[in-house]
Amino acid sequence: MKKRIAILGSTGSIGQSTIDVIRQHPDRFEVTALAAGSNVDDMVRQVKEFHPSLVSMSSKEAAEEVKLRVHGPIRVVYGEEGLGEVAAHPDADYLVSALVGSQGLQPTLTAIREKKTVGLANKETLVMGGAIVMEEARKHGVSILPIDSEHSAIFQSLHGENPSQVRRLVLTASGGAFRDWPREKMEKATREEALQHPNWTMGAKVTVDSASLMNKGLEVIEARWLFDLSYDKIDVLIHPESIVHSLVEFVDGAVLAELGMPDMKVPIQYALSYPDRLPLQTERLSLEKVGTLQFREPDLKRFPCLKMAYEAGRLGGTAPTVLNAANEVAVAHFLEGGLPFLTIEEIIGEVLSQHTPLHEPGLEDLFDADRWAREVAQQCLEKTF
Ligand SMILES: NC(=O)C1=CN([C@@H]2O[C@H](COP(=O)(O)OP(=O)(O)OC[C@H]3O[C@@H](n4cnc5c(N)ncnc54)[C@H](OP(=O)(O)O)[C@@H]3O)[C@@H](O)[C@H]2O)C=CC1
Ligand SMILES: CC(=O)[C@@H](O)[C@H](O)COP(=O)(O)O
Ligand SMILES: [Mn+2]
Repeated sequence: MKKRIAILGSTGSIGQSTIDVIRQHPDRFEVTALAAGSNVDDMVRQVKEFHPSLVSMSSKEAAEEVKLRVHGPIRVVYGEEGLGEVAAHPDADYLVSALVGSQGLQPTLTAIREKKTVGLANKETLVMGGAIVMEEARKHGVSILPIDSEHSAIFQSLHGENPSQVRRLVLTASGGAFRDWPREKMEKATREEALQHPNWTMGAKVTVDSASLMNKGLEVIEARWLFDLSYDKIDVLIHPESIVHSLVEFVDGAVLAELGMPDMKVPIQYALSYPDRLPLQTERLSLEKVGTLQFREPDLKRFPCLKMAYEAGRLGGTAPTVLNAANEVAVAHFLEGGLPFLTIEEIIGEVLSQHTPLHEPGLEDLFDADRWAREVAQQCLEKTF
């Protein structure tokens, strides 16, 4: 039987790669619902190719435009409610969660409560609400399969292993666009420079997060929840080639890793086909061509965002939610232009310093903390400029 898939963020970088994987396996996968923001042209193309029965766009105007341009039995909805409908669609048994940012949390929880298997790209879901999301998944007997490349590598390395025999995880980081830049040069970094990721082509927000190493910080928190390990057992190594996608060290000293060319179709397909592996058209790894693989410790002085993420993770409660919200506000301003790159870390540090974390927060507490952090981040921006 075909797996019936709903995709949140189908027009984005992960969404389009998911569509590419599905296109390669029409006998295994079927698209039944799609959600995106404002990219009407790509959505119309996807609808004409895959004929989902439900589509959601971020605004009423975008939804009306899609409706005008497609034919056949399709319902077109919009907004937060629309995202919820796609996540809960009765014709889907699998949700690919690939929106960018905190807006991914609520619809991902909706899918879990409707007992859909979740392929998770939206790391902000676990950064904001890891404890609640994992508990809901356990309660409803739902699997959350990682799409993020590092977490997929760890998941693959853990296959058939006893999780209690893990000594530590090592997340690899490319180092981002400013890997070898001194702080004085980073101070003047432009938007275009931050968007030059050395190895991966991704959406703008995650690319800027890679440049500040906040992406790795968010991934450390994501790993803490996905693999139920303490922060003392999650390390980060800079690996400029992005060939070793992450590693697991076991108690006996054995280290297992997953390697490959940087192509998100590989972890996406594994999350869709798990526990099977399917053929995939992708560039093959040739270690003799790569030649040398380098590894080194991250420099937390040049990249304090990674340090702040560990600290917020260890504080727990609402602290990671606040870290995430402050980062989203600051990165959005950097991308709009006008905010110096290094001010991103200043804003996050300032917002965190004003926050007293609430322990064991409920979902509404998380949304309150998210709102509060955005307001304080905005005030910091207004004070600075
Ligand atoms: N890209 C990658 O290789 C990787 C990404 N990730 C994670 O996956 C997630 C997605 O990243 P990525 O694909 O790069 O991001 P993109 O920016 O490329 O895509 C984001 C998607 O979300 C949609 N969207 C944005 N705002 C709204 C809204 N208000 N309502 C509905 N849809 C909305 C966009 O729609 P539209 O374009 O139509 O406006 C788009 O489809 C992030 O959490 C990222 O950290 C993890 C590992 C790798
Ligand atoms: C492809 C992927 O998973 C991204 O999240 C990636 O991790 C970004 O690269 P770095 O954060 O290692 O620069
Ligand atoms: Mn990643």
